[in-house]
Amino acid sequence: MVKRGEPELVAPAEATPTGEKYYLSNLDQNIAVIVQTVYCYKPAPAAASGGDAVSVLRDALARVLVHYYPLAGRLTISEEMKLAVDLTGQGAVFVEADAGCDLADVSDLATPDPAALGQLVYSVPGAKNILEMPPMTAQVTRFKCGGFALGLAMNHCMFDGLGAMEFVNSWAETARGAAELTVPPFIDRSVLRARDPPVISFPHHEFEEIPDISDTAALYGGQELLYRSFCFDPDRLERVRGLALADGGLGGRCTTFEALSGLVWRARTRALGLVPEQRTKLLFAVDGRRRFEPPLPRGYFGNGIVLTNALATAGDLLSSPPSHAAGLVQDAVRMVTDEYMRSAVDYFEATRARPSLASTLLITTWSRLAFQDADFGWGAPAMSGPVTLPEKEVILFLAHGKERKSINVLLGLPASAMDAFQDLMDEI
Ligand SMILES: COc1cc(/C=C/C(=O)SCCNC(=O)CCNC(=O)[C@H](O)C(C)(C)COP(=O)(O)OP(=O)(O)OC[C@H]2O[C@@H](n3cnc4c(N)ncnc43)[C@H](O)[C@@H]2OP(=O)(O)O)ccc1O
Repeated sequence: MVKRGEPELVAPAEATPTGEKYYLSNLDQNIAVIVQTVYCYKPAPAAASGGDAVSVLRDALARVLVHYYPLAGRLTISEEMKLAVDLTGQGAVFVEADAGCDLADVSDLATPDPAALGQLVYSVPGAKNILEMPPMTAQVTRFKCGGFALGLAMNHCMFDGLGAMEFVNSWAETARGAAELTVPPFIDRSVLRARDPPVISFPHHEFEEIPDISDTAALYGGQELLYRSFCFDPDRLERVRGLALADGGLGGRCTTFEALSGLVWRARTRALGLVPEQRTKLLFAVDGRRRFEPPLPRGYFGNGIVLTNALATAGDLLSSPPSHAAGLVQDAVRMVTDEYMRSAVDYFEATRARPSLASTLLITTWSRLAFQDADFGWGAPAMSGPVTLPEKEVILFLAHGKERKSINVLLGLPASAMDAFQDLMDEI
């Protein structure tokens, strides 16, 4: 239904540093995957600038790239054999497109339909690896009703969720006519260089390959993978927290994240029918910006997140009360200190290992990312979110509702396991 124009390159509107290599830290190396997101805008009178969405967004992109100039370069491999950016100044890839339908026909982003939403995001045809893909592409699609969608494909090695939102919202305020950015990017990532020599002071189980003794591979291989999202409104979230606190094991203290993560870790373990001896790993990203000593500078452009982990056998998780799983999550959050994060940076330096998703659940929290601030002059997006889940082991926590006080838990499971997971959620 979507007809794309020819892709064009949008270069920074003014001269920016070129001809050098831009350093990416070890925290950027770990997660070099393309993240696709879509922002949908209802028909509205033209923005204050009077232009159409395509030209307003294209012009503003050129201006914001003056600040975010590494996004106009291309990924390369440095002499240290790490990902870096070649500051070519070529520009971000920008595509305009027209959809043969109304915005109302776009499926609810709470449970994304990757095939349909994928048409709203541009991927470089034939690119075989991330070195052949630009750090970012943007597609602006006009709908027949007058609304439009912005589809972004951005490499996670350039920024994490918070950094990505700061970029998108800087772009949006530039489109609205702001002369200066509220949060200018802090470009220099060398504050996160590894120590010399590297010091590994934690076991870093995030890299451990756990054998699949429950043979979930057969389950995944034999059944259709279903995606569903489960909405937890504030009352339901309070019930989840109540369950985690019920036996007093957590001393009356537990955040919503800890309780909800514990709940879904247990429920997924049960739904997949893991054998009691199966070791299972929970991974999740923690924002390290304020945990580093000193804290990362305001507007830090790159990945300031670190993966932390909790380990348990399926039997241990399921035979213990909910407070146990929530407590393991709590311990994993508390483990993330400056020393833990420096140790993770050094671990990559020494081993070049990437986290393993074997027998793992990876929870990634987008619920506090400021998608709603992406106002390019046509108001807040009516809908926004991911195009797909990157891996079958990933569960996303997304903000939901007008006041963003509810959390949508989005996941994929084999059909029979999804039914079992649904039954467990219905009990809450
Ligand atoms: C590349 O292009 C992209 C990329 C992306 C996305 C990429 C990613 O996914 S990167 C990962 C993104 N996620 C994070 O960075 C996680 C950030 N969150 C944390 O680090 C959390 O601390 C936590 C580790 C998840 C744990 O959370 P929690 O246990 O809730 O503890 P606290 O957050 O410290 O909260 C405790 C308590 O404080 C209150 N509170 C704190 N902050 C807020 C806030 N901002 N608003 C409201 N309230 C807050 C709150 O009361 C908390 O207690 P509750 O129990 O009431 O929750 C995407 C797109 C691209 O293009």
